[in-house]
Amino acid sequence: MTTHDLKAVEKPAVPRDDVLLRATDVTKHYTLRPDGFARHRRVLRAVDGVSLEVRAGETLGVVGESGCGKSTLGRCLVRLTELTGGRVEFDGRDISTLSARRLRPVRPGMQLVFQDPHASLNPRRRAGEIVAEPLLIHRYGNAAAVRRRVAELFDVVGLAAAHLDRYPHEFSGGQRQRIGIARALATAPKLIVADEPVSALDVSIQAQVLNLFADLQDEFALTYVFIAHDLGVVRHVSDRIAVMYLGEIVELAETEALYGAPSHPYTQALLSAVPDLDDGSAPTPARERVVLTGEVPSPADKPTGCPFRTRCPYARERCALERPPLTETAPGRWTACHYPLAAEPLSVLGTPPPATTPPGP
Ligand SMILES: Nc1ncnc2c1ncn2[C@@H]1O[C@H](COP(=O)(O)OP(=O)(O)OP(=O)(O)O)[C@@H](O)[C@H]1O
Repeated sequence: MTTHDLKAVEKPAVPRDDVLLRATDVTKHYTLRPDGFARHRRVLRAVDGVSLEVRAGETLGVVGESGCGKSTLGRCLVRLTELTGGRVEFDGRDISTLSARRLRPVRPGMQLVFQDPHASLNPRRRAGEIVAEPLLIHRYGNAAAVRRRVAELFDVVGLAAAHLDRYPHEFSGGQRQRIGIARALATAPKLIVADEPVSALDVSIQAQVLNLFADLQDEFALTYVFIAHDLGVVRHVSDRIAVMYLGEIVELAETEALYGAPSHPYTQALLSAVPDLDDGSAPTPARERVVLTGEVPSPADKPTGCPFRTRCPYARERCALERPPLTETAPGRWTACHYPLAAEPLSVLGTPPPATTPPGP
């Protein structure tokens, strides 16, 4: 895929305090059973104190290497996973402690689109039945109303109504992801968490699906949390980007600011691995290339202090001693680093990073 294939997306400015989703100090820890290597139970810190806000109508990209906790965070945000600690507010309501019964009426408003449409669609169900399922669960209406709504959703995602009775294996990968998107849209959600929604697709059709996401956002005023390891994809679709490392957000900034001048050494290293795009877009300013060496440490055995310090070319003594808080190092830019690469700190995070209004059109 080249970004020639991707449509430019213009978005209106949204009010500063129109926050749809707020995560405060969210943690998800797994207790591992003792094994041959460890005789005691160990705690795996998949998500380790994440705070962020997502404004209504924006796309927040979440990037990081495999295993850094992106999917687990995504599932925590829509409460498909129970949190170990912290709080998630959706549409002004704390959903982290709601009982299953009280969560039920909230669920239609937030949906997840999965990475692998092949694995996430029941192979024994027809496409129309798959898309109808959430409508039946949430008692959308009688059979005729459900049929009408499913046909409408097929149309919205660019699938032919003639294919309603086909099984998932009879569709291409891109079409299967369209079924997954139609299923997510069925209950008219405000928020969609998309977990690597194009990674399993052929490069040639990734752009089509990304363009569909953009069109749907315009049409239905959707808010996205868009998880991806591919920085090229995330750059194109995101208003702001959160960079994760070992279960923590290490940098959060508006997309172009982040790409133009990364503030955290981990972001700098991730961007160093991405070739500059030859697509006519503004070139990335010259930056120091930093090569990431070594493996990501296990989230069951996190380094003391800064989680990135064992791979950071700039690490000093303090980095092993103190965990750096997520700090506003420039307006709208939050960095968890004792020695950020950009501006001086403005304030220390006590509350989640505020959503800053993007420049108007
Ligand atoms: N149910 C579970 N039990 C134990 N550990 C888990 C469980 N689910 C996830 N993990 C661990 O939590 C960490 C974060 O996993 P997660 O899938 O969220 O990362 P990710 O960034 O989405 O990676 P990927 O891009 O490979 O999906 C990993 O070390 C993973 O092995």
